[in-house]
Amino acid sequence: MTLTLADVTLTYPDGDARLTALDRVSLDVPAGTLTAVVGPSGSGKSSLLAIAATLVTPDQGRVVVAGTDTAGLGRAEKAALRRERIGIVFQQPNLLPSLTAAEQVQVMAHLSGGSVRAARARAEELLDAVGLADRADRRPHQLSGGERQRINIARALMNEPAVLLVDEPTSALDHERGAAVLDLLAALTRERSTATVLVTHDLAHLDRVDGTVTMEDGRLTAPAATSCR
Ligand SMILES: Nc1ncnc2c1ncn2[C@@H]1O[C@H](COP(=O)(O)OP(=O)(O)OP(=O)(O)O)[C@@H](O)[C@H]1O
Repeated sequence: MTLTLADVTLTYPDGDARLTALDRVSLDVPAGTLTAVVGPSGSGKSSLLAIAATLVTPDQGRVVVAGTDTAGLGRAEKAALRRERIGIVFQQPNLLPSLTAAEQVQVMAHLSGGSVRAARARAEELLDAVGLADRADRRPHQLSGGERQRINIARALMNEPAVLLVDEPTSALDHERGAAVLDLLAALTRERSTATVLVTHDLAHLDRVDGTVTMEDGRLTAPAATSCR
């Protein structure tokens, strides 16, 4: 398994007590598969993504990313694991207004110290993969919402992550564009063998995913193996 959460419990301080955001959650996501996490607001979906991204440490349980058990890692080691093995697609693309589409994607490689030429070639390849080769020189305000989300996805793939974590990618898109983004995520997951987790409120396009799990009050109520195909 490329991403494994085993018996993960996460609590937050809540006055004098603790609020249980994740309650013994287990999830296995193999390479090359896309799992959707659905569930009502406040059920723990974002907490699950934050745990998988190693941004938050569980109270109990194990998180294994691309063969690395994160329990023993310090802050710097977790940051390196995130940089090298985990791609995160946030709900809002957060693109830098002054950079072109190609530069938005390239900048990820500069952060990890790769060569400029290799970064440029890979950014071109990824813009092509997300269907935006002809938009490489445009700045964010010259792109549609769906195109900005595609750049967001290309950027998350820049460092060839083993695990791709995607938060509500279709929330700002109409039905058709939402379907296209889901198609793209499903295709990239297979082509690039990522273990992809998608958090979504949008139940419309789930025929594209390999499995759907439902969060309810911090618990997973359906097994990851539930196939929609
Ligand atoms: N930093 C925090 N401190 C305290 N409680 C938190 C914190 N983050 C989330 N919570 C609580 O944990 C529970 C799970 O929240 P989470 O954001 O994971 O849910 P969600 O399913 O992603 O919700 P939404 O769909 O509205 O984004 C909620 O009750 C929320 O209020």
